[in-house]
Amino acid sequence: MISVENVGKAFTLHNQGGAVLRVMEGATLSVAPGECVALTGASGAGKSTLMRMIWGNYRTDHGVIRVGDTVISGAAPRAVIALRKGTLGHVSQFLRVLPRVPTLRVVAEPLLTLGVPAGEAEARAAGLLARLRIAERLWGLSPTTFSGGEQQRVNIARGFVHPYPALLLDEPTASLDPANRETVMTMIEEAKARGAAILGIFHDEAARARLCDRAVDVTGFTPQAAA
Ligand SMILES: Nc1ncnc2c1ncn2[C@@H]1O[C@H](COP(=O)(O)OP(=O)(O)OP(=O)(O)O)[C@@H](O)[C@H]1O
Repeated sequence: MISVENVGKAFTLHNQGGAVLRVMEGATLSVAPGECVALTGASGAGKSTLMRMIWGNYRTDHGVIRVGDTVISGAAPRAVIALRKGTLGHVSQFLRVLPRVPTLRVVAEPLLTLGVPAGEAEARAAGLLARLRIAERLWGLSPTTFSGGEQQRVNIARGFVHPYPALLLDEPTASLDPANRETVMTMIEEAKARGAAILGIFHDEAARARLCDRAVDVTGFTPQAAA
């Protein structure tokens, strides 16, 4: 479902004399439906960079990244938007939303974009918010002022509101209390059981051991290690 073949990436630092930083070479991995794969490796090894290339925010210099039938490396913005609409979900570490949009709408929005009627979309969003223990009095407010853990749970609800066949998770259990951490792990297990292909960064080792079928250490793709 997700495949990365021989991908390389360098950053050109235009504000630092055009210095070129080669950060990835020969990155290769695949995630099958129903599988959860962890990206591991030391800080700075390139985990986030690889996730951003799969999400389509960073360009790949060479190699091929596919999600389902879409070749995301080199894809036009329109194709990236289409992929994100129904196929590829993403739970980033930090919630980014427009100000003043109520939480219920923030979570329902991916379904509205897919054409799900507003009542049904909001009912599904409400179910997830309740499951993730976001107090109902907060649903009509923008999440911009919520606590870190509340924002993370809104982000998770938004990433799970549609049954995306592929999911990218960036530290989904990072700032959660034990009860919510357990809920999120169960949601990830349910996503696997319905056949989602999941690629994640999990610094929470117990969560990684429970959820992930295997790990890919990106240190193997850093140019120094490959040399
Ligand atoms: N936008 C950017 N411009 C320049 N260099 C970047 C950019 N993004 C990442 N890098 C560099 O790429 C390398 C890999 O960074 P990345 O954030 O992918 O690592 P990571 O494994 O996710 O680290 P961490 O676990 O600390 O989040 C680092 O050396 C970083 O400085």
